[in-house]
Amino acid sequence: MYKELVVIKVGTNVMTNKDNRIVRPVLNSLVQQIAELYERDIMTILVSSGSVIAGKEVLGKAKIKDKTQRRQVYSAIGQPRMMRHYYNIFNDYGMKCAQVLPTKRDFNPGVHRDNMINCLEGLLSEGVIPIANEDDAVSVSMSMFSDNDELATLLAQLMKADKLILMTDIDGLYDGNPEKKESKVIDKVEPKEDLDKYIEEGNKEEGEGRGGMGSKLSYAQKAAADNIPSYIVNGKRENVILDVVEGKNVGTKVSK
Ligand SMILES: Nc1ncnc2c1ncn2[C@@H]1O[C@H](COP(=O)(O)OP(=O)(O)O)[C@@H](O)[C@H]1O
Ligand SMILES: N[C@@H](CCC(=O)OP(=O)(O)O)C(=O)O
Repeated sequence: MYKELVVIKVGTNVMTNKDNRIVRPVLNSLVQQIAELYERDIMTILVSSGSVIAGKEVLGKAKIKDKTQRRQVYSAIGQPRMMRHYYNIFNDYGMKCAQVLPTKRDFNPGVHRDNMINCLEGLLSEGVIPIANEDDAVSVSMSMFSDNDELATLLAQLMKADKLILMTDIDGLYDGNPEKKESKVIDKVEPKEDLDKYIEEGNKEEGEGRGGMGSKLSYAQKAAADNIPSYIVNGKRENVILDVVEGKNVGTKVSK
């Protein structure tokens, strides 16, 4: 058995370049760190966005007019493409991974929730890394998570994880517009602190992810209130996961 469980979420922005192409070395570095944790008996549940952007890589500009249907189609095409990357990279490290695609409804008390716990526990006990993403192909309106930061938080709570690491494309939560020189990363946040004033409005294109720093912070605070220390970190920074696990001062730590 393992001695610690971490939930790591990787956002679309982390794994893509400015042309919205998936950058395989980024996924490689992520898996390499998960493999290093595995050697230390620390298991990971990986929550990975990126299916929509991976679908766009394949299909290009779709003819479908309806935005929801377009997202379903992009994701249905992109999810296996993304999993092929992960499957191959985990295999290079002599590891196994598996796909879990929940919808928000699956977290309601009942048989789906129990089944999900059962499956995740089974995978972890076999040393297999579960890779979760929202089931975008069927998950529309009522059954949707607000974004994968919510999915990662719900999984961390469901599986009583020891840590939640939300990886994005910026060094953490800044105390002002991150573009401005005078803004600094806030290194420690309490679960109840109101920091909305620091959040800048985003302008994301289709497929570039749904979250935003506001949602990331509020979900990290929810997990922290539930005694799961949470970290908002730059996923493009070398060894960032190992640094968090080793207690180094990186990104924004959200905890009691
Ligand atoms: N105060 C802030 N500190 C840091 N980033 C912020 C802040 N306000 C807005 N942002 C924006 O939030 C973005 C990260 O959120 P998001 O794009 O949703 O990431 P992801 O796709 O990884 O989930 C940053 O790139 C930054 O532009
Ligand atoms: N489920 C979607 C991503 C949704 C999402 O939350 O994206 P992000 O804000 O980049 O983490 C996908 O796989 O493309």
